[in-house]
Amino acid sequence: MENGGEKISVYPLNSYEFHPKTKPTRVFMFIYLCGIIALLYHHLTSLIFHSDHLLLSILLLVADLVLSFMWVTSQAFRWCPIRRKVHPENLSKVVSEEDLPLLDVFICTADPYKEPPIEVVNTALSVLAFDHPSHKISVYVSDDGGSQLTLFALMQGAKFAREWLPFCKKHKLSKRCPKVFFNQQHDSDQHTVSQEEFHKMKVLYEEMRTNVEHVMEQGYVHDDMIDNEDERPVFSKWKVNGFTRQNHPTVIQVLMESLKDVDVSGTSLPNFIYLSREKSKHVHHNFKAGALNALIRVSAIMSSAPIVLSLDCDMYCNDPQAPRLALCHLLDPVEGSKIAYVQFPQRYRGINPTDIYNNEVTRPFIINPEGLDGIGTVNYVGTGPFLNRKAFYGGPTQSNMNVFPGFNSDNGSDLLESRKEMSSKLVLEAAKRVADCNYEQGTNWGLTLGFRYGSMVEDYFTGYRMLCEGWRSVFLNPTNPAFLGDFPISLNDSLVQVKRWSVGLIEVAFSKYCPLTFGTKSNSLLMGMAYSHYAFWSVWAIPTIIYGLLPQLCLVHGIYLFPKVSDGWFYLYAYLFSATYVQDLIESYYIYGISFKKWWNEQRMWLIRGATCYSFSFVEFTLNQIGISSAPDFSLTSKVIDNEQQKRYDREIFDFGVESPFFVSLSTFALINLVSFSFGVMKVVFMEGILEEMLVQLFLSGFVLVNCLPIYEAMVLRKDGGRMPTRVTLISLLITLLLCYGARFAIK
Ligand SMILES: O=c1ccn([C@@H]2O[C@H](COP(=O)(O)OP(=O)(O)O[C@H]3O[C@H](CO)[C@@H](O)[C@H](O)[C@H]3O)[C@@H](O)[C@H]2O)c(=O)[nH]1
Ligand SMILES: [Mn+2]
Repeated sequence: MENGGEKISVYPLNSYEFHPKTKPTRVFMFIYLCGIIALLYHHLTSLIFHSDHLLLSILLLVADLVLSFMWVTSQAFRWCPIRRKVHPENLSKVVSEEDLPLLDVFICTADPYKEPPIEVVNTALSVLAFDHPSHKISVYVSDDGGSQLTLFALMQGAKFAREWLPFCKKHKLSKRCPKVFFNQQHDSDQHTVSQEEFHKMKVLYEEMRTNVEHVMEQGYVHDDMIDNEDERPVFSKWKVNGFTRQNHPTVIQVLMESLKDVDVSGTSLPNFIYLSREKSKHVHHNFKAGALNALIRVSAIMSSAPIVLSLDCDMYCNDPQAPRLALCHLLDPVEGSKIAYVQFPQRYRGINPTDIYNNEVTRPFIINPEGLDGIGTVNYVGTGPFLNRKAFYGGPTQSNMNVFPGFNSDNGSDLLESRKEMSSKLVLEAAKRVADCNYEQGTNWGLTLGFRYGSMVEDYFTGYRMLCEGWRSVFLNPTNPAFLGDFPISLNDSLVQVKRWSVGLIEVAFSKYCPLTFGTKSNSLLMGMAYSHYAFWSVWAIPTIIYGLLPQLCLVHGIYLFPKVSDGWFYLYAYLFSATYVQDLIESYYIYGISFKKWWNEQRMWLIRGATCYSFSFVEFTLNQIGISSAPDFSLTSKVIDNEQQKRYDREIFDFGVESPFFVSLSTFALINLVSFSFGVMKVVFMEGILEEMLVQLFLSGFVLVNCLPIYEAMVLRKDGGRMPTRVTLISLLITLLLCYGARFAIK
């Protein structure tokens, strides 16, 4: 790789390199663009001069226009990708241990039954044990589920932390999420810990886990389970009539306080705070963005760290050095003050070898960010960014930032004084006030302050708006993942998740902040292109539906839409199709080491999403806009593992199993292509000379058919719980017959 960014400093904290193949990529870009222009010219001439089937030609033109738009906007990712390196070994030469900044960590959870509290505790413990001065860390857990079960689990976690944190530090453990540490089979960590110590700690962990699970089974915290008298009054809040997850006052509980609490070795513990913001049925709570804004304000009062890490409850820290890696950018003497966030990618533990559902979302999560990094505009992916707190309050050049905007305290100076003592009455009252559900009314929270409201993908939207204000962002993807998370292990859950993201992205696309215009104007053309590519993500549905159904239905009825093999234009189609696939494969394989099978599964998932969640998100968004359906809801991804599903997932078997509308759509696609391919093959066998004319259509049906093999198998051959439900198969069969028959009238 070329060296592009070695800093002229004796102790550089970071450096970067350009990708090796940027120049050939740009040449290819130019050639491919010529191909697209030629194709559009071909479309127009055939439309004007010899279109027998006007409607069909228009639809194909629309599909190609969308594909061209997506291709053009995606070139922003390929323009000048870079790869970063950090040099944490130099950090101590730039800043002393005592001068390392304070760090606030936000962990969000929203439902104890979908997000098991013991997992939240594990995540919290993994960050409490960061390799960062303990007294400089404050971990806040936001509980939108308003659940005593989660609070109880965290209290148990706080007790365990007194033993666990010194244990991690004494043995310099590399895995500090207890669950992972105790589960790992062969790891260097285990050699540094004596058997006796290992078992002693494991017993303590199991005790905590059993307590938490016991309370989960009961569904509430029984008095017997509370062993500390100070904790009893907190749980009485849940006994008040009318306390539900949608309707309750703010609950703040300081679980560990640095000034007062020490671990078993006598070292100060980090701060550890539970927060469940006030909820009322009459005030919209803005999902995760609302929870994070409450956390920003509460933490501003309690600890006010200049650096904030935001994590989903299932994303544990896999490398205790993570804050130091991020600080290599945030403390950079030249660039540091311009950076809004350093984003680590979302990576996952336990993905099956060929990632059948493309949960790693390789392109948007791993490949594209390197391209965005080259233009200084890495997107924020919700979990795993270290943020500069100032970025929540305005652009990088704005001075005199007030971290308590709209917060008028009569005794502001007293508050500042007593802030050092988190559990003081004054601090707690002030913190409660800013977590009130009416607090934001009449303020700019959600508009220009904090996490921005109005999109289901608050992460993408907020990061984008920060970049438009002039901030920069950085992508760090160390070989040893800094954070690892959970992911949906059934196809339906995975599609539901992507549908939520797609709805959120369209919300941005059709707002006044559309990246095409607003992004280009506020940042740069390349940024506008890249962010539009995401905002309009779900338009993939249009070419998928048109190319996945139209040529097939036409083939059945003997209408041939594409140039014959003997026609020169045929080669243009062949080139455009194969070149883009081959380029994608080469990039994935050579630059990112993605195996062929994994790549194949990824491209299959793009087709599946096109036929399901992208189309559905479009419909959902439109219905909502015209007032037919209610505003989209944040359908939380379940993190509870079903053993049968897990077994199928590990064996790389597709999981259908539920009667989901997604599967009706998907099966219909599969069946139409099967019918069309069979018709095509029969025609080739019985009608001479026809192959030349219908080769493109036959190829398209065959291509979809090969992609759909697991679907046919799930419909006919499988008997397990993950098979395609019979009702889904029957409904799709019916729709297929209707479409095949009805198409006859529509397309002739
Ligand atoms: O009302 C809500 C809804 C969700 N959450 C939390 O948001 C996080 C993400 O929810 P999840 O169901 O896991 O969604 P994912 O699709 O896996 O999350 C991805 O996409 C989200 C945007 O849709 C981002 O917020 C996340 O950071 C990103 O990991 C979880 O920690 C939830 O507890 C809340 O705090 N309050
Ligand atoms: Mn998640």
